[in-house]
Amino acid sequence: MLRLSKTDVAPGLCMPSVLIVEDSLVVTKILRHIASQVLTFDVFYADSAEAARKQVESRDDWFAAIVDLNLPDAPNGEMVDYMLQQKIPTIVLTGRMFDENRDALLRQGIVDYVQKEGLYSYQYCVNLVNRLYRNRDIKVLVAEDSSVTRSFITELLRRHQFQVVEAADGQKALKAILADPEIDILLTDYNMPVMNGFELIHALRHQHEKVDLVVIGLSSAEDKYLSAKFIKNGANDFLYKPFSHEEFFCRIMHAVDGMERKKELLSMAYRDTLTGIHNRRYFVQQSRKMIAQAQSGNTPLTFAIMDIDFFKSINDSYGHDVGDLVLIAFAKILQESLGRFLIARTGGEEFCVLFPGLAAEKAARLLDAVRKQVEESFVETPEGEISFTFSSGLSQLPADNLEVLMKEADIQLYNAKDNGRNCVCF
Ligand SMILES: Nc1nc2c(ncn2[C@@H]2O[C@H](COP(=O)(O)OP(=O)(O)OP(=O)(O)O)[C@@H](O)[C@H]2O)c(=O)[nH]1
Repeated sequence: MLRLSKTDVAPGLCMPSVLIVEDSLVVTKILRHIASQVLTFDVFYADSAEAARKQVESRDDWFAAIVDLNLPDAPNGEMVDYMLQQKIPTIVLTGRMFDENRDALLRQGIVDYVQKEGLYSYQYCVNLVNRLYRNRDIKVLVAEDSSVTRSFITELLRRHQFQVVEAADGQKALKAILADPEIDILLTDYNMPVMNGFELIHALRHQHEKVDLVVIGLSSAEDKYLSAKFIKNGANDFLYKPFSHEEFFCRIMHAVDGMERKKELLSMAYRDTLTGIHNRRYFVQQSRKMIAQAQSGNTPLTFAIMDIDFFKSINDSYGHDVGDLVLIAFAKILQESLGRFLIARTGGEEFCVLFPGLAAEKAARLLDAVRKQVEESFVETPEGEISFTFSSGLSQLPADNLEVLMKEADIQLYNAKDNGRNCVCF
């Protein structure tokens, strides 16, 4: 489970609060320790129902509560009832869970229950709060023709804070997904009017890699082969109907964790570790697509290569670490001033920008403004403030491909270096 950092929160927004209500000192100590390691929420603690009520009334930014089912002054789950009345998503902690209790609590609308069985169960419980927080950014489409089943699934997903959209048949689901790239997960039934689950997955897999869209097929338990067919037809996973709350969320969480991990790996593969901006691999991949689009639409496109002047002497005079700080500062300026275009660090002190929709004159004006900004700024380093400049060469369409654009821009970069550096040539 990933740790949420303050940077995951939109600027200007504070993390909401989480309340942990537990009377056992030992359990509280364990929860406090885990929470301090994995949560960046403001976490409050209460050791009785009375203290918990006071805490709840004292603020209105509760995101979730972890509540012991049996407290000395609320022995029969009264605190859980209270939290749900306050509309606070509630995770129940309990020593032992009987089937009747479990069914009643899940019907009441708790997020989940966790039995106090050891360190792992406490970690699961605290991590679930993080999971809920991130679920708010995940959109799930439920494609199911039975309105009863659809509503049931939708309610379960909303309880776990997912954004949910619904479709009553495969064709509506297809339309919704193609129109909304934010949809991350599709839960689809097999038997649906107009377009069934397999036809829907086939149509989608032409457009979406599995990492982009996680598909979970819903199969009836009567047809044992349907689940395998779902997987063979492109689904990531399947679920037999009817399912329990626990089964449902285990599958969903498994899918979401896998999706996040893959996205993280992809992001690592496409980012430059030093500066955090995109790397050459990403730049080349995206550029090819953008160049093809510009060629087919007959629209302008400019390619620019930038190279820091006398960078070797910065390294030689101040050391490699200071050179790194200069690279980071340059990437930051590029990101801030040209972030709406495709930017990457493509080599040591070499950066590239692709300007789709811009002819070279316009792109050169933008780059020249960045050149002046860099010329006038200083990088704070342990060796003092350092100034630097860069040179840039541009090329534009028409050109056969990215390689030709790169070659032509490289020639212009040499001209810029020959002309005394700190200039933009095209
Ligand atoms: N600090 C640091 N230096 C790097 C990195 N990658 C490459 N370099 C250095 O960048 C320098 C590039 O130097 P040169 O290609 O000679 O170019 P220059 O000194 O910038 O000279 P001109 O381009 O002609 O203005 C070399 O010394 C590389 O070692 C890096 O990640 N960090």
